[in-house]
Amino acid sequence: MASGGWHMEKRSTLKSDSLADKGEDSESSLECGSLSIIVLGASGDLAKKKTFPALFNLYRQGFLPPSEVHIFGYARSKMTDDDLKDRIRGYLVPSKNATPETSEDVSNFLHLIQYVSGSYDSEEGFQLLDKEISKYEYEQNRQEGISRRLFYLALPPSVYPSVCRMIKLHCMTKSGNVGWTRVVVEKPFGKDLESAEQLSSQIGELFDESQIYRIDHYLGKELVQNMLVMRFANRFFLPLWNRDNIDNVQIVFREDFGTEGRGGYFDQYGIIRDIIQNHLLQVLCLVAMEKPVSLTPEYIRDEKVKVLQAVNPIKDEEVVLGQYEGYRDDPTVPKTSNTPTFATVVLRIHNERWEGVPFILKAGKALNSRKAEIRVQFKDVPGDIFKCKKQGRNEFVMRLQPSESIYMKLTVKQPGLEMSTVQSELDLSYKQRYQEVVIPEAYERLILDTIRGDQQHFVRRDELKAAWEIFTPLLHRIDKGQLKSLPYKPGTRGPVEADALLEKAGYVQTHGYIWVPPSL
Ligand SMILES: NC(=O)C1=CN([C@@H]2O[C@H](COP(=O)(O)OP(=O)(O)OC[C@H]3O[C@@H](n4cnc5c(N)ncnc54)[C@H](OP(=O)(O)O)[C@@H]3O)[C@@H](O)[C@H]2O)C=CC1
Ligand SMILES: O=C1O[C@H](COP(=O)(O)O)[C@@H](O)[C@H](O)[C@H]1O
Repeated sequence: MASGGWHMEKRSTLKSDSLADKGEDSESSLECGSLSIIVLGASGDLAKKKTFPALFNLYRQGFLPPSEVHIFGYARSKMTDDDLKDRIRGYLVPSKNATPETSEDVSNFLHLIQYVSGSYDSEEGFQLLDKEISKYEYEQNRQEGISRRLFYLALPPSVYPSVCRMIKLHCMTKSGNVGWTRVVVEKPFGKDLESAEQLSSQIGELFDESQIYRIDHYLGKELVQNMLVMRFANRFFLPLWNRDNIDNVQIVFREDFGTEGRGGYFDQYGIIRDIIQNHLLQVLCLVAMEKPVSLTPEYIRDEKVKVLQAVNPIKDEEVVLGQYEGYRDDPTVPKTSNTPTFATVVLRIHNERWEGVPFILKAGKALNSRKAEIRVQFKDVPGDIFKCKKQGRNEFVMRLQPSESIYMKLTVKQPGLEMSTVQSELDLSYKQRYQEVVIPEAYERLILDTIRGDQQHFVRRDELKAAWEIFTPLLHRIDKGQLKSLPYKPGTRGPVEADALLEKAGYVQTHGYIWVPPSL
């Protein structure tokens, strides 16, 4: 039995709490009838590794009842239904801790899937897709109900405008039907402010903001979602979370593998566009924003925008870029590429709460470990009678992955006869504390939100614009070669200059103490 018998109840409704809280039920109270989920780019990597497995797990948990749901794969590749099913079958595995799948689960799920082939800009393809969806809806809705159409664009952004145009022209929920049409778009949303705004305008001319779900899968991670709860539901943190007490904040993403066959794609973007401008900046918003009026998605997103708008222009001396040795061996990467595979960037938020507190965003590929975490380091204790300073500062750490955990590093009395102090921690390790809980994959949670119509964990257009405003000048300087990527050896911490920047920004490393995740 897990300690204290902790477990999580299965959610039994498609209506989210935040919507229920708002009393918003125009669409979600009518949640019956057919639900068509259309995965565009069904032949691709994301669809195979993330989208279909997430749908499978939602299906297993009862969120996609076979009596209501049909899944369409759409792409240019000539394939049969069975070809698509063979392609994704091996990826249909349950989330960690969930009951093992049976071959019956898999085959029942695959039974819901149908493949339609067509191009991304041809009327015929989308007319055929619409015909297939309508056929299914007609069969489903012979009695009564609504038609819900969810289009998931697992595609390169270059084809978003034409695909959205085709959906709008041919595939919307029919006006005679009650229901909705929603579109999920993947990052990258543009390459800089101008291209992102252009993309937003093109899509915005076709769909209302309430129909567009810009997915950032970091917002679906369990501990990222816990950030607002930690901050705003705990008296401990409320008075401490500010410039008077916090010295610096680090938000770190590390991978222990390189670009692995995605070099051609990656080289056009680099680590800042791939990870920092979106995933880490979204996390920063949750760490730094003010308390929203309520959990209503618009209130939360309003606060996120305010923080982004308060970020100062980035200074070159507060940036370190790196590129791992061997990156250019990928034949799809130009031999002269300056694209960073590592970056440390210090952001400064010009407001009453955060003036003077550096937010250090660090991301790198081919490093010595894989992990993502938020590390909030507090200032030294004034009047240090125990000489705590020698041992290290208080830190509040949220380990997003792997091995989700939250811990607080603090100074305690060394047990024993002497009055000496030692660094220790208060530790909430999820594996140990919530042994029977299935932590959902980010994509599962976010796809469920799109079905429920909850945009809380999706990026709004003005948020996206504010995020690009922060990084575009720096990115343009890098693109012009004005900032160079320093070489680093794969399997290391990245360029040593990054640690020097960290120290300059005020981070004090604790020596002689390493947090070890507790074992069961
Ligand atoms: N893969 C991943 O882990 C992640 C991906 N993403 C994002 O998700 C989206 C999809 O990613 P991913 O699946 O890796 O991409 P893929 O390169 O695998 O492309 C998906 C599908 O799109 C079609 N396609 C590919 N290139 C083009 C092109 N130039 N013009 C038209 N169609 C094309 C292909 O289908 P066909 O030829 O059959 O039509 C392909 O199977 C991208 O926006 C990506 O940035 C985001 C996070 C992680
Ligand atoms: O968006 C992306 O994220 C993955 C890392 O995701 P994670 O959930 O495993 O942390 C990264 O590998 C990829 O380059 C990037 O495009």
